[in-house]
This record gives sequence, C-alpha cells and structure tokens, in this order.
Amino acid sequence: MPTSTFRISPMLLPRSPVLFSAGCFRRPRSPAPGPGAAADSPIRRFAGSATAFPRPRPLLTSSACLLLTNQRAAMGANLSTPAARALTAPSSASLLRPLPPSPPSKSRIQLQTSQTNQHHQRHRQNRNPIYVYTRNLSSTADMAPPLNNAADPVERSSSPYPDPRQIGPKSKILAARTSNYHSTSLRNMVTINTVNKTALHPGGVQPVREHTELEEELHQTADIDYDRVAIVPNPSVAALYEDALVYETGSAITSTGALTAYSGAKTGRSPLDKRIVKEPSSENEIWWGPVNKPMTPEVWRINRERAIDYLNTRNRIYVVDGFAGWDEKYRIKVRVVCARAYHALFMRNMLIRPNRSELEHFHPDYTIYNAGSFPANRYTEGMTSGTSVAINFAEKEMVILGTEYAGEMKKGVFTVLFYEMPVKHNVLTLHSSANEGKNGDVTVFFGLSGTGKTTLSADPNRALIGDDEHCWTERGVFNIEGGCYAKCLGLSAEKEPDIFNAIKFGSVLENVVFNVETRDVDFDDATLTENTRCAYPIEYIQNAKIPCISENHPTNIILLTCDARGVLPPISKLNSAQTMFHFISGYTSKMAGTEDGVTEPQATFSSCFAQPFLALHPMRYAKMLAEKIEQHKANAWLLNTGWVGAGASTGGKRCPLKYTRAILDGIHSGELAKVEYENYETFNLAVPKTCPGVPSELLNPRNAWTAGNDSFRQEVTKLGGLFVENFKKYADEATADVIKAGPEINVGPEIKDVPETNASPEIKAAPETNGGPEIKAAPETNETNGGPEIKAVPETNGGPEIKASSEINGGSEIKASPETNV
Ligand SMILES: Nc1ncnc2c1ncn2[C@@H]1O[C@H](COP(=O)(O)OP(=O)(O)O)[C@@H](O)[C@H]1O
Ligand SMILES: C=C(OP(=O)(O)O)C(=O)O
Repeated sequence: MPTSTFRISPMLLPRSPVLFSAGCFRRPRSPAPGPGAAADSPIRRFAGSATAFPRPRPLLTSSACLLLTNQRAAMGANLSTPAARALTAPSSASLLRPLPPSPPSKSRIQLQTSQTNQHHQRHRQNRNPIYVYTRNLSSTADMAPPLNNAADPVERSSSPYPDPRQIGPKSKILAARTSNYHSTSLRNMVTINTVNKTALHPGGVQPVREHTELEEELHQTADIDYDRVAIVPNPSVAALYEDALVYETGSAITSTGALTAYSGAKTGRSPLDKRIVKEPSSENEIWWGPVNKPMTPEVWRINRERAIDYLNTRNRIYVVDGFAGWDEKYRIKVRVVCARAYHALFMRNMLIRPNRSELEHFHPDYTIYNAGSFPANRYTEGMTSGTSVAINFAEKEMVILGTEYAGEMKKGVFTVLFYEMPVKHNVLTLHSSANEGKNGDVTVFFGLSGTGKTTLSADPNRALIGDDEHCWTERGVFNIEGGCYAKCLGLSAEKEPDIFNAIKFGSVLENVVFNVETRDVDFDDATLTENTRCAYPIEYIQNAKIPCISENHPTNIILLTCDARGVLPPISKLNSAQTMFHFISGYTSKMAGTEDGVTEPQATFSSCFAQPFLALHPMRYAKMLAEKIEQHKANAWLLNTGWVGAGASTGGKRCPLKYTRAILDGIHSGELAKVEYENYETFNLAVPKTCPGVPSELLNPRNAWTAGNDSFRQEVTKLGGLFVENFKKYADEATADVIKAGPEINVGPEIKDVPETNASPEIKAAPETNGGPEIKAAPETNETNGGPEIKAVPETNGGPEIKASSEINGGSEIKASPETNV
C-alpha cells in the first residue's frame, strides 16, 4: 500500500464511472461548449472522446478503466478514515458512492419535513429521508478496522495493477520505515471496507455518513445531489489553480503566476439574453423593457432545473461564499455554485472574502447557479438563444446557462444591488469607480465599460476604494466588490503599473494570448477578444483602501464618456442641471468586446452610465443622485476619455492617457477650478482654456479638429441632435432646467429624423428558430440626417467576431449598437 496517498489531491482524480451510467444527461442538440465543458469530464479525456457532452457511458474503455482503477488504488481505502475525510472531505465523499441506505445512527438527526422545501421533496420523493450526519473527527467509534488487521478477501487475478496487499520492493522499504515510527503510522490509519467490492473498485464502497451543513443546504435548496457530485466548499486559490489546470483545457500559469483561462465562445456579456423573473414581489418596481425582459416563473423553473441537472452531472462543483458590499449594514451574502474552477476563483476574487468564522455558518441571501458550460434550451418559451442569464428577486437566485464569460456573475450581483439598495434601503447604487485623496476627498467616476473607471481610479496619489461598483449611503461611499476586473488590451507596466503588477499568483486572466514557452502574456494580442481581462483581489493594488469604504461623501463626481466621434471636449465643468442631463443621457461609445457582438466602438446612450444593470427606472436613480449632489455640494465634470481631433473613423486618436491623468490631477489639486473657462458651442459646456500638463489646443474640440470647420459643425450638430432626441423619453419626468441643459441645436427637418440611438430595435417575444431575436427593420438612419448606421443584430448565441488587433485602435465607422439601449 503506498504510503504517500495523502499527498494526492483527490480533486485531481477522476471519479467512479458508475456515476456516468446514471442516465441523467440530456444531450444538447448543438452544444457550443467552452473549454471548461470540453475538459471537465475526465471520463471523456481518458477515453479520448471528442464529444463535448458525452453520452452516458455504462462502460469505460479499457484505458480509462486502467487509469481510474490505478488512481483509486493510489487513493486506497484510506480515504475512508476520518483523518482522510477531514483532509479531503468533498471528494472523499464523492469517491465513496453510490450510497446504499444506511441505518440511522445515534449521530444523525432526521430533519423535519417542514424544513425541506418543495424541490427537496420532489427530489427525494423516492428516496430515503434526509439525515444530517454530525462530523466528529475525534471519535473513532465509527472507524473501520485498520487494513493490517483484516485481509482483503477479493481475489483480483485479472487486475492489471499490483495487488495492494502484495508489498513491492519500494513499498517494503516505506513500510519498514513507517512501522518503525509509531502505531499511528499511515499504514495503521488505512481502513478497509467490505461493501460492494468489484474488480473496478477493489476497495469497495462505504456509505458516507457525514454531510456538511453546506452540503445539506445545497441539497435542500437546490437539489444538488451530494450523492453524485463532490461539492468543493470555498477552496483555496492553490486548489482552484490545480483543478483549473487539470480539468479546463487551455488553462495555464503565466510567467507572473496568474492563472489564465478561457471563457469559450462568449467573451463578453450577453445583454440580449438577460431576463428578470416577473413575479408579484418585484413586478411593480422593475423597469421592464429591452434591458429587463420578463421571464415567467415557469420558464425560470425550467432553466433552473436545467442548470442544476447539469451541475449534478459534474464530478465536482465549487461553492464560493462572499459578501457584496463592504458596509456591514448593507452587505448581502452571495453564494456562487459553479462547475469551473476558473469561475470559482474569479468570484473568490470579486466578492469580499469572508474570514474563517464568517464562513462557518454562511447562509446566503442570494445564490448564483452558474451552469454556463451548458446551453439553455432554445425551444423553451421566451428563450431566444442558447444563452440565458436570469435573475429572480423573489427567490433571490440567478441562473446562468450557455455563457462562460465570468463577467456575467459580477454584473449579475450588481443588478441585484441596483434593485435591493434603492428599494430596501434608499441607498444609491453607482456604476462607478471611486478613490480617496490624502485629505479624505472622494472622487467617483461613473462610466460604461471601457471608459476608464478602472484605469483612472488606480492612481498612485490616491487610495483606491473600488474600480467598478459602489453604493452611496447616508454615511458615505462603499465598494460592492472585493476585487477588480481590469481590461488588459494594451496593458503595459509603463502606462498602468498598478494594474500590471496586480497580475500575479491568485489573479485570473481571461482570454489572453500567451507565449507557450515563456508564458509571457501578450497584452496587445486581441486574437481571442478585445475584451481581455484580469480579475484580482483589490488588495493587489498597493494603495487600496481596506476596508473599501469612505465615510466621506464625494467631493468630485466625474462622468466618464468615451466619445468615438471626438466631439465632446476632454473635460467640461458641469452645473447641476447639466450633471443630471448627462447622467440621465449616459452618452458614450460602447467599446469593442465587452458585449457580445460589439466589435467596434458604437455610439450609445446608456442611462446612468449603467443601463444594462439598472433594475429600476433610470429616473429613480437620477433623482437620488440629484438629491445627494445637492446635499453634499459635490462638483461635477464630464471627462471624455475617447477620441480627440476627429472621430475614430476620420483620423482622430484616443486622448492620450497621460493627458487624461493630468486633467484629473488638475481637478484634485483644485487648479482646474481656478483657470479661465469658455463656452463650448451647441453643448453649452464650460471648457477650461488651459490645464497644467495638457496642450491647450486639445481642450476645445473646435481647436483640435483636423478635418475643417464644415465637418466639425456637422459632427457637433449630429451628436447634439442625438442627445436631444434621446432625452425626449425622459422629458416628462425631468425639470425644465434639466431639459434645457442639453445641447441647443437648430432642429431642421433632417434632425427630426435622427433615430434614437438608444431606442432598442424591437424584439419580438416569439423565439426565432435560428436563435436570434427578431429585430425589426431599423428606421432609415444615416446619410441624410447623419445618424449612425444601424447594423444587423448579431446572433446572440454566436461568439463575437474575432478581430485582428490592428482593427482595435482605429475602430472605424461608428455603428449604433443593435442593443444600443442596453
Ligand atoms: N485617456 C484614457 N483614459 C482612460 N483609459 C484609456 C485612455 N486611453 C486609453 N485607455 C484605455 O481604455 C481602457 C479603459 O478600460 P477600463 O479602465 O477597464 O474601463 P472601465 O473600468 O470603465 O470598464 C483601458 O484599456 C485603458 O488603457
Ligand atoms: C465587466 C463589465 O464592465 P466593466 O468593463 O465596467 O468592468 C461588463 O460590462 O461586462
């Protein structure tokens, strides 16, 4: 018997093939699994099948049997000792199945029926009652006798590997050594089990009589079948690395120690596939429409069951518990149940990590079931593709199917807070980063994806509170997350040292390209996506403020926009009416990659700079913000991190980061408030004539424009028209001064026809056979009135187009997104 058994992580070993003969798979018609799915089944790996979702196999190929049995032999019966179980609880449990009914013992407590929910009852209807088994590691009463006190009666002459009772030369040496030690040497700890021995399972199986609180909870609330799947609770970073490397194709450790993983076909969010369950408790609060499309409770149940069925077919699933919200008064407890180690590590980084005692009896407020490697059934009513991201505010759950992009989980939690905070606590949720100066002055940076929240909040002179999601309460600002999720394209140590240095052991890189020999990441390579990312714990940023909370109210509110048309000035000072106008409008260009199908910068109006995540009507957040700004006398600025000199398609270039940083330094030092300002036509924005560290000609787009006066006037008018048109839908709820704070344009007949770039193309409810929602023809938009061209909607279940990196920087034509209002 090998003596080194305990050094082998059972998580790394395949589990019994018996589990795969259970016939519980529903084989998808046209799976488009990501690498996680492809690699997750060890059976398939060892059997050499190319099928993404294997059919249930009653038998293994001989090579698979050999490997599995060898590994089980290596594990040996010693996993059934209490000590081994303590070390390897989740998998040892899973290795010792199927579970024959075991007689009640003194150490277990039968649960009351009232404690079991509907799902549980359904799940268990043909099974035994549920027992909670208490874990008492100090007790040896239940221990089987040690191996050397009982012989293994099974003859395994046909076994292709050595009989563990025959001690080979190496083992003899080891055995002699250990027997010299003490009566508690490993050999004495090895137990045998005489139940159901077969040639494949020479050690037999033994009912596991202990289940953790977490296992029982998952069983009761979600039918997670701990008889079938190993539940890995809150694994360490190292354990998750190991599992990702073993089970997830393409995962690797980069030269700086980060784990790199692939999300499969989906490398950005899928806003068209997001659904909110329409149910009485939240129905009247939700902002229904193209952002929050309703899902019936019936369809929710079908998808949830599908996700759980999928999770139950895994060999192991991961549970990550964490908090959302650094302020203990408002935080919610989140549990993530997922099939991929990369997802688990991602959420371990992105949630606030509880300490050991907080984890002990952690009962979540919200649970995410991420079965992203498995598609939704497109023929389920209301499904328009194989992807589904659904939230149920009544059940406090989120279910993900058909996308492995990790950002869905973090933005799902964010949507939950966009609902919970204002509705339950009158707290404002912000799609913003935040940092704090040495004097305690707080700056919040609102902005849609890619506008610079992460980049600009990482500032060596200021403490980072958070890079993406915050809440503004009656007592200050707190970060929702425990980590950051930075864009990596073009990342360099010179330009963004804080983020660059955060990419180390524990960080998760997503969809990056690396050199197979050196394992150096090529941050300029966008072969897989332009939305390359890294998720790291916030403490990896050297000057992070931990806990990520400030008791001060913001001094500066910065509305970040990334204007690919080059029309908005790099910096403008806003009065309060303008602040509300621009906050409600949320104009920016969607940057390529973050959302499925967006491959070039696209003009969009994303209300509150957060439209895809808003649970309530934008005006509810806007009104709360107006009150807070008024109460705390915050300064507000509009900062364009986008193009200068001309548009992205007409030879402009993105505002160099060093100038944007110099502008921010000017704001924080107070110098920018003191300089002379001029009016920027049409938009009536106050722009500084000078700013330390920034060429003055850059500050006013009229001066910076390279393509002549006519073209400038035309572009300004076009964009102004889009703003005015877009704001019409909010006019009923906005005050006259806010409406007037928008651009002033001579509305000729042609401007009237400018399409609403944020008017989502109508999406018909009926599912399309090709999986894409039907998009009604967009109104005639371009040329005469200069509106952006509206391109055909991308297939929501198709992967984003892969672009050569050369196309990234100079993104050409601006296209209205087919999902421009999401
Ligand atoms: N002037 C600029 N200001 C901010 N970011 C810029 C600028 N120019 C280029 N960038 C790049 O734009 C991206 C902004 O991404 P990020 O900060 O992650 O946005 P967000 O956090 O808002 O999603 C980064 O890759 C950054 O290097
Ligand atoms: C992750 C996202 O946002 P951000 O780029 O702001 O981090 C996202 O929108 O999917």
